[in-house]
Amino acid sequence: MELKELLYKVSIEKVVGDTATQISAVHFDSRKIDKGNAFVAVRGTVSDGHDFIAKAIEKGAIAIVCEDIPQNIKEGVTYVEVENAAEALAIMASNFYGVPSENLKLIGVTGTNGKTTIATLLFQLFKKAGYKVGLLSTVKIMVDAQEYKATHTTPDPLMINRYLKEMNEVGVEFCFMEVSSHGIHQKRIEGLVFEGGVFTNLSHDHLDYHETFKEYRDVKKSFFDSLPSGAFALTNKDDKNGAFMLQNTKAKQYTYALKSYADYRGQILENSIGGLLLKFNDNELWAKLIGDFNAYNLLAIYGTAELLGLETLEILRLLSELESVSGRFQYMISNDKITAIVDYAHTPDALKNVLDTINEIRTNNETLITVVGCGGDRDKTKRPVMGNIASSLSNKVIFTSDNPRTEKPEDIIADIEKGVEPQHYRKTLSITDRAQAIKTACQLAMANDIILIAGKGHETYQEIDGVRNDFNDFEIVKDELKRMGK
Ligand SMILES: CC(=O)N[C@H]1[C@@H](OP(=O)(O)OP(=O)(O)OC[C@H]2O[C@@H](n3ccc(=O)[nH]c3=O)[C@H](O)[C@@H]2O)O[C@H](CO)[C@@H](O)[C@@H]1O[C@H](C)C(=O)N[C@@H](C)C(=O)N[C@H](CCC(=O)O)C(=O)O
Ligand SMILES: Nc1ncnc2c1ncn2[C@@H]1O[C@H](COP(=O)(O)OP(=O)(O)OP(=O)(O)O)[C@@H](O)[C@H]1O
Ligand SMILES: N[C@H](CCC[C@H](N)C(=O)O)C(=O)O
Ligand SMILES: [Mg+2]
Repeated sequence: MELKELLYKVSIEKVVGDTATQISAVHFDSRKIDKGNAFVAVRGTVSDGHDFIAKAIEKGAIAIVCEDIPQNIKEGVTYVEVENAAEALAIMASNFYGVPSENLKLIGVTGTNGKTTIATLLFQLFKKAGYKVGLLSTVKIMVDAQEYKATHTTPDPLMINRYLKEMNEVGVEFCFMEVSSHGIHQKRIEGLVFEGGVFTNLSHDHLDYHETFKEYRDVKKSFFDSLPSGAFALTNKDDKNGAFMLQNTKAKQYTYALKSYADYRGQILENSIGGLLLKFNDNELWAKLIGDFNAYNLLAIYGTAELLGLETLEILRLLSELESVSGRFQYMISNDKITAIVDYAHTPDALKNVLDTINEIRTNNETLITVVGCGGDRDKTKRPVMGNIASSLSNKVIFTSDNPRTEKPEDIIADIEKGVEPQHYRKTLSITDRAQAIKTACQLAMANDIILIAGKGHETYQEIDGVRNDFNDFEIVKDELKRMGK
């Protein structure tokens, strides 16, 4: 593709050289550059892509897209100065793959919690309805039946557009994607043509990355600001930031709510370990998913499916068939009727939700044993808050490691313990080794008790000191209960 075609819609400040040159591929990592490629120099959080321009040229780059053209110009290389290189990269990625988001209906789901659940269940629902569907999620990437490993919640723009292109090739009609705040902030979704946007909720998260809650909120809002007028924007009216998200959007606005009047109104009639009995607008339905928060997720799915043109009765029928998403309130019941739940709750809000839900639906005097930790090299302020929530809402708590990454596990656990109030001290113990912590929970559990293992959900590894070892909460608890004959 010619460089000038690749740059269509990119806001350009200066060009040195010829834009009629043929470009064979686009990269933002100099290490991936090959002959005839374009290199986009992005300023990152660790290093600056501009420092790798010379390296990229050495490896064969014939076009450089950057925010500052270097002093030393190399003969035969075209330099393009742009206002924002990350934004240029995303637009170029879309152009390179032929604007694939235009050839399907792309729906973005954003908010602190519920993105994976909603996107994955929409994928399942549309698949059951007979469509070819795509999914870009934290857990996995699906191009119709073909599964790929996910590295990010919202991948980089080259990856997004490559998968969308592949979706085009196999005739995918709908694609549901998670839109993370990092993804929006780093312009990974720039240039994508969305058919709709869905907002879940907003709470404390990622304040290591975004400096203030306000900035985090405004980043999320900017996704809705950028939706085109033909798209729809569906928001949660019960969340205090729900209305704010749509303040400046050009898209058609719709709301869903359990507590107030909305376009898509829901009511929880029954909430038990067996599932949810719900009323959506005027129709009742049973769902296999558990907990208030899933009532919100199901309602958002219902609204989205209606906005995308599915028949109401068909949606209701398919909603009742949906199964829980891996690592999202995934549970098993042992021979002794011990319920073990694995959940990805890794934020204070999600942890509180899960514990409230379990406390709501438990019937007898069972003991609730929670196993939880917090990730290293991530938001530290959430640690004591999560320690407080876990210890006040469970009967016993085992604090342990999540993914310590480069931090010392004991230091992370000490931060968590700081949030425990004195009257709860006797309930808690700390075991650094996560497998050992889970096994201890199994030892402590008696018939009918409930074990919650929070924070890692679907993850199949544990990252310690940069090394990812195989690790699966669900497998460990299942095997251990079986081994103990419980
Ligand atoms: C903090 C963060 O978000 N970092 C992302 C960012 O990398 P960065 O800014 O740190 O990059 P950098 O290392 O500073 O490098 C700057 C530039 O120099 C280039 N470079 C670097 C070295 C070299 O030799 N040559 C070269 O060209 C790099 O390719 C890059 O373009 O841009 C990269 C490319 O898109 C991402 O892969 C990377 O994600 C890292 C791995 C990450 O862990 N991100 C997490 C926090 C994240 O994005 N999470 C959200 C979900 C959060 C949630 O909701 O739970 C997600 O969407 O997954
Ligand atoms: N609508 C919701 N409101 C609050 N909590 C929720 C909601 N849906 C799910 N949760 C809780 O949050 C956890 C994460 O859910 P999910 O993976 O769907 O969210 P996410 O937005 O994709 O998160 P991430 O940003 O980590 O990918 C779940 O395990 C559950 O405990
Ligand atoms: N998307 C989240 C995942 C956190 C999951 C938790 N298990 C951890 O490792 O901290 C993040 O990158 O912050
Ligand atoms: Mg997710």
